[in-house]
Amino acid sequence: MNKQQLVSAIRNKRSYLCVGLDTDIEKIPAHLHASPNAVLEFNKAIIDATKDYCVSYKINTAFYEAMGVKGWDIIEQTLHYIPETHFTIADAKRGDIGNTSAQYAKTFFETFPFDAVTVAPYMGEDSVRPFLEYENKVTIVLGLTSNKGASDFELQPAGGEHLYEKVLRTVSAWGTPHNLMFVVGATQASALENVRKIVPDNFLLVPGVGAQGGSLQEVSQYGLNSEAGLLVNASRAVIYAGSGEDFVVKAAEAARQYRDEMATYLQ
Ligand SMILES: O=c1ccn([C@@H]2O[C@H](COP(=O)(O)O)[C@@H](O)[C@H]2O)c(=O)[nH]1
Repeated sequence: MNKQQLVSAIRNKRSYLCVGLDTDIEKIPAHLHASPNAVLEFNKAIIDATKDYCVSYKINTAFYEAMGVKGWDIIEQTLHYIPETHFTIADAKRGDIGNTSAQYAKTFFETFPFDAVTVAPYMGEDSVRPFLEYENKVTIVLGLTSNKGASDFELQPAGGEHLYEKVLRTVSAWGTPHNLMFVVGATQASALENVRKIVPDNFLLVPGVGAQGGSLQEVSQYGLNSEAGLLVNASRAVIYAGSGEDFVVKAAEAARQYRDEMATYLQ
C-alpha cells in the first residue's frame, strides 16, 4: 500500500489508528501458551479483532529479534497475515553507512515486504538515501521521539533551532511527502504546531498515546492536515487491553474506542 491508498483508507474508515504489534511472550494470555507458536497465534487474533478499526499495523522488530530465528519467522508470517488493505510498518529504527543501509532497505522492503520502515537520521543523508530510492515505499525518519531522552539531543539547540527542527527541515528536502514520513511522539504534542509549520504535508507517525500517556485529542488538534496526515500508534493499550480469555474482545473494544474518537476529529 502506498501513501495515497493510505489516505483513502483513512477517509473510508474514519480512522488513523495504527496498532502496534509489540508482542511479548511474557505478556500474552496464559491459555495461549499451549499453542506451539503462541506469539503468532496472538498476533493473528489481535489482527482479526482490530482490522476493522485501524488502517495500519506496526511490527516493532525488537520484540521478535529477541526471539532469534523463530522471531524472524513470526515477523514474516504476521506480515503475510495482515490484510493488503492495511499499511504495514517495520519499526526497526535502522540507518548506517550507505552500502549497509542498502541491505537494511532490502531486508524491510524486499525480503520482508513492508510498506514502510523507521530510520534513525543520526548518520546523515547517505544513511537515509538507500531507503528513499525504493518506489512506492515509505521511509519514516525519527524526528521528535516520545521518550524522556528526547531532551538529550533532539531538543538541544543546533544553529538557532532545536536539533529535531533541523532534522525535519533537512531530511524533508531529501524526499517528498509521498515517500517520507516523520516520527513525532504523542508526549510532545505541544511541539506539533511547530512541527506542522516545518513539514505541513508529510505524514507523522505518532506513538505515545495509551501506555505513555499522550493525548489523542491534542495530537489531533495540532497534527491533522487536509489529508489527515497522522498515523497514531497504540501498542500496549490495545494488544494488552485484556489479559485473559477475553483478550480479543478487549483489544477490539480498545481499538474501536480510538477509532470512534478519531472519527470525531475527522469531521
Ligand atoms: O518516539 C518513539 C518512537 C517509537 N516508539 C515505539 O512505538 C511503540 C509505542 O508503544 P506503546 O505500548 O503504545 O507505548 C513502541 O513500539 C515503541 O518502541 C515510541 O514509543 N516512541
